Amino acid sequence: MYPRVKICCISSVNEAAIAVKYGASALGLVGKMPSGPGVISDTLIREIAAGAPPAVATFLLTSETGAGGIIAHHDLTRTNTLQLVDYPDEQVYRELRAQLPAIKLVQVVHVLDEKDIELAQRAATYVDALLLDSGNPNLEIKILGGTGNVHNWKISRMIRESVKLPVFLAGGLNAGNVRRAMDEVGPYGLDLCSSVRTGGKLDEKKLGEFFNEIYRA
Ligand SMILES: O=C(O)c1ccccc1NCC(=O)[C@H](O)[C@H](O)COP(=O)(O)O
Repeated sequence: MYPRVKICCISSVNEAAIAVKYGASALGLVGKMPSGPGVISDTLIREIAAGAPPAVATFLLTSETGAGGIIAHHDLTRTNTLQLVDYPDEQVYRELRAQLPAIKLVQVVHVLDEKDIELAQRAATYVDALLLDSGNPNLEIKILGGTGNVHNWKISRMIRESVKLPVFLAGGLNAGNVRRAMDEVGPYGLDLCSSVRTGGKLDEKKLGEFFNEIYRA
């Protein structure tokens, strides 16, 4: 089965249409973050999410960690999926399920070392999918995604094998490494931002090359 592809850091209605045209089944819409290149306003996130065609998932990336903050952020943007890029307490997942029962929850795990396997397994009991990325939430100014860096795929593979829910792989994916990523990790989905952009804008040539790599025989 081919992996689903989520194109992240979408910055306009036009970029959303281009990503869908090339085969994206999910759009990543980055809300306020402590750092990173892909942040857009909540008003624009709401506009892009409202205009996405049926069967295309819209992910709000939120750095909020409290239930109230996450729900308020979702209320402003109205996506069908929440991507939690920082680590909330376990009680927060329960509150999100109770308050937003129709919204899919995706927990990002920043793969730094083998301790993250246990962290991923714990989060997996509460959410609909995991997304394994290359940020670092332990820094004074947190890095929560959009790094363009690959992490240790051996650990990602171990996480993928140890949980039952869909796992997206992110972090430095590009046309040159995506086939190896698919072989080595076996993810349900792929998520990318930096490698399909030129000067910050979505680049159709790079997007085409990336999708061609996935679908080539
Ligand atoms: O791009 C950002 O500004 C950003 C900031 C904080 C969290 C996530 C962010 N980007 C979105 C993503 O989740 C990326 O698709 C993911 O990190 C992979 O990015 P890349 O390594 O550049 O392909």
